[in-house]
Amino acid sequence: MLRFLDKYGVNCLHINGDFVGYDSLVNTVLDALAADGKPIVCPHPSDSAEALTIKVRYLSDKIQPLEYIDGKSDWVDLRAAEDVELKTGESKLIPLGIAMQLPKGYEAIVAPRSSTYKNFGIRQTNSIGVIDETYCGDNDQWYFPARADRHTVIHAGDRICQFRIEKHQPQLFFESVDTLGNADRGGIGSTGKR
Ligand SMILES: O=c1ccn([C@H]2C[C@H](O)[C@@H](COP(=O)(O)OP(=O)(O)OP(=O)(O)O)O2)c(=O)[nH]1
Repeated sequence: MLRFLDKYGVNCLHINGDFVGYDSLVNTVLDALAADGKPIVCPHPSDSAEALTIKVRYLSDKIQPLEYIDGKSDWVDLRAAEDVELKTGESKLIPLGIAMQLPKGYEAIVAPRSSTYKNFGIRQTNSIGVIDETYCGDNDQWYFPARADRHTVIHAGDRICQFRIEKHQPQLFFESVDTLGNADRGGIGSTGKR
């Protein structure tokens, strides 16, 4: 059987950085046959000019290093850095045990994992976490602001949320006007239910 692998041995559908269409797949299969069945080494995202390095300072030895799992999701899971017990209705900034220097021109967004509420009964009290590029000092630890809907225990190392980085928006100016010059679209819900 022919196997297409990246340099880390992961099955992949990208050859030479491009999506493998039908014709190129045939060529690749022919190449692989010529190579006597040896796996073809494909570029990994970290080889690409698009790949970015983020400096991470770990503030806890109770969490595993951050891991980018390509092919599943490009959000990176984050872990509680200490054991936390919350009674129903209690809230706490849960330390995530990391400080980072984000790449220039980027900010990070933190959101709960989809399974966080099922696993721990906690909600993110700020709904969405925004980590500024300037939040980059050695002790600028990331936190997950949580409120418990039930008694819960979170252990150090538990994956409770996830983050991704996004480019800053362009600089904005605000211009006061008497009219926007557009027809009203209608109030919220004006398109109906179905
Ligand atoms: O879920 C979050 C949200 C923010 N932060 C950190 C990074 C962020 O850069 C900093 C400040 O966040 P933000 O500007 O949203 O909060 P603020 O209430 O306006 O505080 P500040 O006066 O520090 O800007 O707190 C977290 O660790 N977790």
